[in-house]
Amino acid sequence: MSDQDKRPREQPPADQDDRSNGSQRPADQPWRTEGLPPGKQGDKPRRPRWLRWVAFVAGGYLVLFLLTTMQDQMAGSAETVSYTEFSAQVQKGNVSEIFARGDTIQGQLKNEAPVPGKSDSKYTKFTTERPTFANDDLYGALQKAGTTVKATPVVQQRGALWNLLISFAPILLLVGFYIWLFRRQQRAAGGGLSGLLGGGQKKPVDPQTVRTTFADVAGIDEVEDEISEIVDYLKDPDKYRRLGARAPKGVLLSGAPGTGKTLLARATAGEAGVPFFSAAASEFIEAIVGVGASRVRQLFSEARKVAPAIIFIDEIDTIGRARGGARSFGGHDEGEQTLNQILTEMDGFSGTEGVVVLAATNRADVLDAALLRPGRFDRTITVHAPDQKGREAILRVHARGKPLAADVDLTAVSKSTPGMTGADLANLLNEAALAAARDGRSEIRRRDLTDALEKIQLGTARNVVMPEEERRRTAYHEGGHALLGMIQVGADPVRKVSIIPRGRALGVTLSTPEMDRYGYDAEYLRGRIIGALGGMAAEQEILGVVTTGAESDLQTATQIARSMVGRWGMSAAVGPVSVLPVDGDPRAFASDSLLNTVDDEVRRLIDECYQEARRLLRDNRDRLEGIAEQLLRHETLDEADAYAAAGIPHDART
Ligand SMILES: Nc1ncnc2c1ncn2[C@@H]1O[C@H](COP(=O)(O)OP(=O)(O)OP(=O)(O)O)[C@@H](O)[C@H]1O
Ligand SMILES: [Zn+2]
Repeated sequence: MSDQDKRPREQPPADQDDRSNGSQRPADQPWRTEGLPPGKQGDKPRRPRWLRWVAFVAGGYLVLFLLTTMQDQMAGSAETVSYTEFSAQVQKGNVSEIFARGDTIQGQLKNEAPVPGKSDSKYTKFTTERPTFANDDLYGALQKAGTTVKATPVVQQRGALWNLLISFAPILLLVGFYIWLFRRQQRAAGGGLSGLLGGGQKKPVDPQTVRTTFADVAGIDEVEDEISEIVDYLKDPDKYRRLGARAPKGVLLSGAPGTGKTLLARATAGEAGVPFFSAAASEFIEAIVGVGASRVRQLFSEARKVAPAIIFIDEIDTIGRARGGARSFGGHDEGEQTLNQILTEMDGFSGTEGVVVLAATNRADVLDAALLRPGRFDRTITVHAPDQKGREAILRVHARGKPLAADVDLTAVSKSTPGMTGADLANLLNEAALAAARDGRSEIRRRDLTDALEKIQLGTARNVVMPEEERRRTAYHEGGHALLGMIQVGADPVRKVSIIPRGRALGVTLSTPEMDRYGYDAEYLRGRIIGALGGMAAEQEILGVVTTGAESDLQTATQIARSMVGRWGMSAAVGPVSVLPVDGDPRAFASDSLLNTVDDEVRRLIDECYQEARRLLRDNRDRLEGIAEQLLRHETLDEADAYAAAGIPHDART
């Protein structure tokens, strides 16, 4: 009996959006450039740089090696002679100077002398060892012979420098390796994975013109007005330069997924006729630290080369989250480094380059304050889900090129789709067009649109046969939701009730507001909780059972109740304080006793609502039976049929 009391996007509890806000774009390129004249893209082949570095280090070693050997050669190598031979030379007065350390003596002869035992070779430099037992008066003898006893080595010890070098080798190798790694990362930044592997070249980016203009963006006129200033600047930066005006460097587009932030950024580039560089922030997060930052550097330097230009960074919250806040796993340091690099690049702008950075986020509340400081993203433009007029305009934009049958009324569609974003509406028309194409028709009919809307709002029907008992239970469950939606004053009208299983739900009740709503009062929210609990209450009231089918209903009810108590100040016991943060650990905000009070209040609120739901269903039992009966017969009831089944007068306005 699981069901989802499906509501539009604007519903009060932090509505988990099913559209993932991750990038659906191919990640094969670090970014895409559009609108560049051909030939402006640099894709010159590159030699593998790391090879040069290895060669450099090896070459250095070779030079040092040659130097030390040459030094040895010039000095002539010292002959190792016996102490007896040495004594003999001293006696002859042929030793010009010596140096001694411990018992080791090295020195130089005045005249060459034959090496003992080797008649064909002579020597002048020598080393020898004085036996510890020698008790001759060596110093006396040396003085007599007029030999200089030096304080510094006479003969350069062979390979002393070399030894030094060997001991430094590990460090040099390490330094060399780091340089190599660094280079490799830089290249990876330019060439994606192929660059990482060392062989590839930077992928050429196909230049294409952004043809998106403001004509493709509908329903968000006030946002268009705000951004048209940027367009004006990009069209003629000199006009601003002459007056010494600094253009905004960064504009943050904030809004729910699918509200058209990316579209708006592209349209800005299209209107201004400037190159559009776009990258999703998540693309910067790589396994190797430092890649993201160097990608950012490259992105900005390319943009500067072709300025005026727009850099668009999507999902900036993935790297721009406030430090210390909950972060998506992985890429911790990497995100921070990338973010810092973006900030550095933006700080580096004098404001006259003609490069404007647009960034999009659907979580402006979690962004690091450093991003929003003057000189960075100092302008925030909030993009809301469109109102009814906006939805109509968006539908008309997307209906271009789609032949509509005469019975299609886009105004009516716009009225029955509160809370839907531009992306939802685009999807709706596309689904309808697909259905028409499948049927081999040349026009989109009203029926295609209502079917598509049902599919989007309720989910795709599952083709399973339910046991009769389950169907009956589901009928009462959905009947409970629907009836409570109908009889409570101020509740959103019930648009559709169905006991056809869809997704994980066994049935669905859809309620949407008559008009766009922007705020909610406690009374309305209580009604929402009562409605959500209506399914479970009906099962218990009529069948006397509690089933697992109410899981998502309980989640909805609890979420609304917690928000009422902990975020919206709607509980007298807790008072008008914000206790539950949107993000993060509530214990950082509130004491344990306050949190206990929140828990108690949530429980009390839900208990009250549940009792109220049961009471209402008891008092209107015949109406509930009426809905359940019709549901079992027809499976899906639309607005008029549902109210008729309950015997409640209702004029459907859409
Ligand atoms: N105001 C609008 N006018 C016309 N079409 C729109 C509008 N808003 C959204 N759309 C349609 O929805 C599609 C998706 O919108 P877009 O990618 O710009 O949303 P977004 O806000 O960037 O979403 P996300 O946060 O998921 O990236 C657009 O390509 C466009 O077809
Ligand atoms: Zn339910």
